[in-house]
Amino acid sequence: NVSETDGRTGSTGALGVGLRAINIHQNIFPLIPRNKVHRQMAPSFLDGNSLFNFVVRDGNGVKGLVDFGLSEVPEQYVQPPKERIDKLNASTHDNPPIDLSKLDGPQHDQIVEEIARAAETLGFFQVMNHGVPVELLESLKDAANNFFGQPPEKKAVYRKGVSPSPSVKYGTSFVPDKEKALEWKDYISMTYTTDAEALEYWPQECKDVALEYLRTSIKMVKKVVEILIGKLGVTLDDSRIDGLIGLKLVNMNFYPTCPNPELTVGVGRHSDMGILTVLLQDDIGGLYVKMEEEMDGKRKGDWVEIPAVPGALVINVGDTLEILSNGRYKSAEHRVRTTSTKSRVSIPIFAIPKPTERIGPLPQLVERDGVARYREFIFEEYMNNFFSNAHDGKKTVLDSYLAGKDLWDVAGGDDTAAPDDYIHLGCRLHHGFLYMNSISREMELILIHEMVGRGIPAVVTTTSLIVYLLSTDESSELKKLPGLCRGLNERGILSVHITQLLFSVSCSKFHVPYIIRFEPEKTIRLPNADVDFAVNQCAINLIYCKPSVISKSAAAI
Ligand SMILES: O=C(O)CCC(=O)C(=O)O
Ligand SMILES: [Fe+2]
Repeated sequence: NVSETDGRTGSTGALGVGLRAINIHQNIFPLIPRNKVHRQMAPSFLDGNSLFNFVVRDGNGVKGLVDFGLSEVPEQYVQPPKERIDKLNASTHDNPPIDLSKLDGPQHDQIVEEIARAAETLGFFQVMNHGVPVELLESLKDAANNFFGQPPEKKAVYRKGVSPSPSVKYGTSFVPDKEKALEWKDYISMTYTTDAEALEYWPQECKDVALEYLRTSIKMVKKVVEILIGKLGVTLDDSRIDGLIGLKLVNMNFYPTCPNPELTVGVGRHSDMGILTVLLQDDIGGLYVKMEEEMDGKRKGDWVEIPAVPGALVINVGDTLEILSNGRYKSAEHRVRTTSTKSRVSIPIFAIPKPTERIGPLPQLVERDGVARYREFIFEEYMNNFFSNAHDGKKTVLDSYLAGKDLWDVAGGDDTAAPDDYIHLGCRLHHGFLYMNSISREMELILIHEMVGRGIPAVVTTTSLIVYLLSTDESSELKKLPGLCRGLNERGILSVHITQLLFSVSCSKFHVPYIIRFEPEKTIRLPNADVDFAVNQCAINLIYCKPSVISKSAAAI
């Protein structure tokens, strides 16, 4: 009996159909047409595929499902226990909104301090007097409700692939094809290119207000970004800031009422990918944030709810800002619950970098902190990763950009860890990196020669590792790392264990541009004009490096 095994209540549906008659293992669930319009189009959901087609492919969304008078959530929406939200056990983050109008008065410094403090701790805060007129906030919520209140066929014209413009996309859940459990949410996403494009293609119901929201809030976003970057002791010129917030998306999220809120999520655990997110939520509440550190008597890892405050906007730090700040500002994990009583809307604006922006910890901070906590990348790569993974917390994307993580994955010898278009034979430039596999002996010699010639520290990995360093400065830095240095000779060759290498990559300020993995059981010699050292039983299998340091070799391929 499902009501006893997975916590469903056993309550009856809108027209009195009890769930005891349902066998969810055959993917059958009760649908009761609620109104005549929908009754005519009532599909027969006999298996998971037709549910998926109805909700996702045909664009009916969760709203379409709910309009049939669902008395229990379909199996596809039931989250595993660890993802369900225990609202009774979460407290509210009741810090009052920060008054941005005070930035123009004598309390300027104090407000700057409050903003930076919030970004460093929870990564979320609310603001008032933000420059977005309060009446506009009301109109936005109305517009969102109007848009989602339309019949499915009106919304479905904006589905991916059929939408009149790639800048507008209506959908449901996040990446339904890849999710183990679907999110209880429909959305429309509008990417800003120009006013003219927006006025032509964005949905009639929301384009004017969405554009005005964007116009007014982006000024505030820029101000907050400048404050946060300023607090890091770094000045970025205007064009760099504009590049960092150069792409803007306005989303409207609709979370229909849910018969089993305790089993579902509106949005699963994730962090936002950009610089800052501005979020307007209605009065329902349900946005939860995971604490990155202990604060106000709450423990690290606890979830706190960001309460609905009339007239306020929520601001949160995104992954890119965490990376730029070398980890000082927190891009916190957050998620949204559903409710059985009322639908909810939220309207986020995502300020994200232009796809061509090079992102990495700001050099001044790396210098100061003595460590680059994240590796560099071109933003487009990050964005593609973000949109191709189901929400699975922060580790889904951000953590894979921790310094050394890429090296670990690739050096770990697992080809599946390489980017999608990594190829097996030959090499290929991909977002600033050169990926190679099964290179020729000639190539390997060129590479090593190149490293030697340029005095670049190289990492040669074997089952027992050899780190080969040419610059004395760098090897002396490495020597300071506790437990790392064993058998370093005067030429800077040292042998380390793989866990220590990881340590060195993520904890030292080195940027290690090369990883060469050796396959055990084969033989190779590493040539160098002065130093010849042999690694027994090895052959080069994989090389991972930046093209900027290897242009000559690349040309030689
Ligand atoms: O609806 C909300 O409160 C948050 C939505 C969200 O986190 C997102 O769209 O990224
Ligand atoms: Fe989010």
